[in-house]
Amino acid sequence: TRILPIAAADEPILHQPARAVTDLSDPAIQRLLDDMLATLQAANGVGIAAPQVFAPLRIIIAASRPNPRYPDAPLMEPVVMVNPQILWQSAETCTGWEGCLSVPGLRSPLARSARLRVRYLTRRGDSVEADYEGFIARIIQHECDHLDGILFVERVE
Ligand SMILES: O=C(O)C[C@@H](Cc1ccccc1)C(=O)SCC(=O)c1ccccc1
Ligand SMILES: [Zn+2]
Repeated sequence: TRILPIAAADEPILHQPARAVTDLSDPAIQRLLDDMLATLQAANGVGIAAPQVFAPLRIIIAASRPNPRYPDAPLMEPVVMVNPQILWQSAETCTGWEGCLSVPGLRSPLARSARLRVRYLTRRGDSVEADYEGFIARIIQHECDHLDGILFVERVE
């Protein structure tokens, strides 16, 4: 398992759409998932998307944990989502602080849908549909934006 370099905001890979994963049994994909998790933890983040470690693939990890800005953030087992699709998101939004491992030192309040329903593949290839709300929903929206080449700073009013 390796800690991977994280792309800075000016890297082209962060501004282009990522490709769907077609072969989850590929050992290189399984290794990438392990490396993303190690990189996320080393960076002390609450989420990461494959393009941030220079892999143009539709893979995200959400790993909410209580932190100074979100003392009441849920502590969750990191969830790996392959080819995530947001099936529904609430018109109702909530505003909260966001940061980005690719934009170090910058934090900004941002409005996101308060609730969403996501369909994704687990790292074992099982299809899952799940509902999220609050900070975890925020993280998932932030990470899914990375898969479409969108940085949170582009959404700040
Ligand atoms: O760049 C990333 O995708 C990681 C990013 C995820 C994220 C944080 C906050 C809101 C939405 C998505 C980070 O983990 S930034 C660093 C961090 O740990 C943090 C920043 C602000 C609030 C809470 C945590
Ligand atoms: Zn980010």
